[in-house]
Amino acid sequence: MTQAMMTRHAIEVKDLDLHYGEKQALKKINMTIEENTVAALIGPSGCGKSTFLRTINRMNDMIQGVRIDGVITLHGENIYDKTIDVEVLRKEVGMVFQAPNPFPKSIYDNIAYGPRIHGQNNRKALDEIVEKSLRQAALWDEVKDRLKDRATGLSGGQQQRLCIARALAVEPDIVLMDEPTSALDPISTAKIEELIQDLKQRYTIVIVTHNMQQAARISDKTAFFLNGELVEYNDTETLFSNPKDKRTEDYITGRFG
Ligand SMILES: Nc1ncnc2c1ncn2[C@@H]1O[C@H](COP(=O)(O)OP(=O)(O)OP(=O)(O)O)[C@@H](O)[C@H]1O
Repeated sequence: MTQAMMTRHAIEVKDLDLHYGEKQALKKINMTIEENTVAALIGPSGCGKSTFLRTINRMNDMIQGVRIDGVITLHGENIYDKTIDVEVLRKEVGMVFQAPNPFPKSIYDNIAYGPRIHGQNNRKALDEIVEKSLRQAALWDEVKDRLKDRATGLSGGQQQRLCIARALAVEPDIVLMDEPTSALDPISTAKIEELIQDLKQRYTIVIVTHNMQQAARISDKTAFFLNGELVEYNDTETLFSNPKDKRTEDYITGRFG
């Protein structure tokens, strides 16, 4: 079997256009992201990275005046199909934001929140989910003796790992991360980068980052966006060492952005 036959596409994007009113923020995006890989989205401010990320779990639906054309399929299913239940989609596609945003609840209740909403009320099952999610997010050892403490009392880096654990608790397939380390110190950033590398064994991860070194360190593929266009998408190593497009070269060598 060839490598191409063995890899499965987690996300396929075809001719995706997005308008905010009159303004076109995404132009004919075509991209395929394989399962169990990390894809990094880079590009200057305002180029459409976050907008693109949010199309993958239909977060833009909530914004007034948005028009989306084209197709995004997750495991073969078009998420913009009328029959799609957006709540179910958001369970499959979790999201972690730039600033850690734990709920003003205990560490335990932050993690148990999603599973409870999805109908899990069994105490023992919840205990197991909380432990498993915190372990996967490399936070368990630091918080196991204070699960009843308020999550907002954790450090910023711990809060962000808690938010990752919270996203994992509902067993998504895909985790979207929008600049997850930009509010963190270098040590917390390193921990999250290491964690992302670990998580790709179970999840497909799409991450927006302003930090090109970060993209180079942790991603398998990198997508360079400019003015709503996907200029270049390739293996991370190739994109950074041998960019095909002059605009990519100019960006990664610091000529603009
Ligand atoms: N809710 C919105 N309504 C109208 N225009 C928007 C909205 N959100 C984003 N835009 C516009 O769409 C374009 C893309 O924005 P987006 O936030 O996706 O870029 P980005 O690459 O993520 O930027 P940054 O790196 O600064 O976060 C920008 O011109 C922005 O002004």
